[in-house]
Amino acid sequence: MIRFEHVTKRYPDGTTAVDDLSFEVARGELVTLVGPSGCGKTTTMKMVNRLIEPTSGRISVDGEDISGADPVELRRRIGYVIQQVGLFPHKTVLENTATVPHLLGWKRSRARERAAELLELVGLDPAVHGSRYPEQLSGGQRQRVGVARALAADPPVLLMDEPFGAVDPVVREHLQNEFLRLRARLGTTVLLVTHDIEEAVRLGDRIAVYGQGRIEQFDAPAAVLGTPATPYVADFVGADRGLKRLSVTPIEESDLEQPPVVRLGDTLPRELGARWAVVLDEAGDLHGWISAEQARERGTVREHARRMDAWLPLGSSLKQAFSTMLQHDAGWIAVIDAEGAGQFLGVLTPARLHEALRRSIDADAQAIARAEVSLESIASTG
Ligand SMILES: Nc1ncnc2c1ncn2[C@@H]1O[C@H](COP(=O)(O)OP(=O)(O)OP(=O)(O)O)[C@@H](O)[C@H]1O
Repeated sequence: MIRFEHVTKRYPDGTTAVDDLSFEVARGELVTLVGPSGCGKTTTMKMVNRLIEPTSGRISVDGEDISGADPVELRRRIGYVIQQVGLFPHKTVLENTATVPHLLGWKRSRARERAAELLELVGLDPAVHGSRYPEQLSGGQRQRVGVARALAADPPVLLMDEPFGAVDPVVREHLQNEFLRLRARLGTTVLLVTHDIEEAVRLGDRIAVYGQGRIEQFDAPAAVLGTPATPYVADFVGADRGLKRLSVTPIEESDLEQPPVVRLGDTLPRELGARWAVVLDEAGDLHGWISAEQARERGTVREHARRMDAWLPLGSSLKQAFSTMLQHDAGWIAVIDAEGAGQFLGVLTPARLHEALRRSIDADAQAIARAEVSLESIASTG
């Protein structure tokens, strides 16, 4: 979808910002560009919408060499989100969001309808926030509007330069999660610049790790963490890359334990056969839990059950699981169906979390061994 072929950018003062760069972002893929300040990430990104022209090489979007495209027309097809969101201060949130549809000549009512829909998708209520001006929003809300505005005309390609940079870490993680959900729905091809390896790993299908003007490794997050291609990459991803792996390993159903289960309407069972049991409501949805001591009391489960604070949908990362356990001082967390219904699936314990982490590391080691074998066979037949 986005293709760089031997692209070099040299600025008039002689700085080579990008040096003979070749890579490709597949349709629907999210690629993160990560690296230290000044390594050429922003230059790379701005060449895609022709805010910067390459010195040599070729860039194509959806098969079309963009050097022949009209830059203004090109930018309408490519969404662009930057850290200092760049909202128009004198326009309302709704008008800001409808900017590109307007430019594309959509009817006013359709553009506003679409803008309202997008605001809702990024978690803002158009009835409440739509008529406000940017200065009346928090930093996190402004960034949401930036994302909504970039997506309003349904661009096939989205460029994002440190889009979640200006907010605190908690809001940031929240925005990242929302963005991942949104993107899964829209299927947009995304190129995202960040200097934060954690963000690169969390969001990217693949990551391009930059050295000075060059890509040192272009790979899936688990591969970058598991087998850094060069000492530079190893240094950049850091000594705690085992910990970072927690954020790229999802909870799977086979990781879960099945504890005893009681229903809200049941009378107390007296013996649980375990230290605690999970409590489900009549529909099978998670309600809470009950301890072995409580189960020996008289009465119904409903009277003694405690609400559950620590739960996550299947597919959440091991890091989220770990941090939820810490946050709620919980020895285990319940895992529910990710697809809306919210059915209880089982619980994740610290021991199972550790096993899941091992599984992830072993799977990578095997994949790498397989890749080496197939490379050898190519070499020997070639
Ligand atoms: N207009 C310019 N003229 C000369 N040099 C420039 C210009 N713009 C950028 N550079 C240089 O090109 C190199 C790459 O800059 P670029 O902005 O692409 O880096 P970056 O990786 O995005 O950095 P950051 O994370 O700090 O934004 C840097 O050395 C920078 O100083």
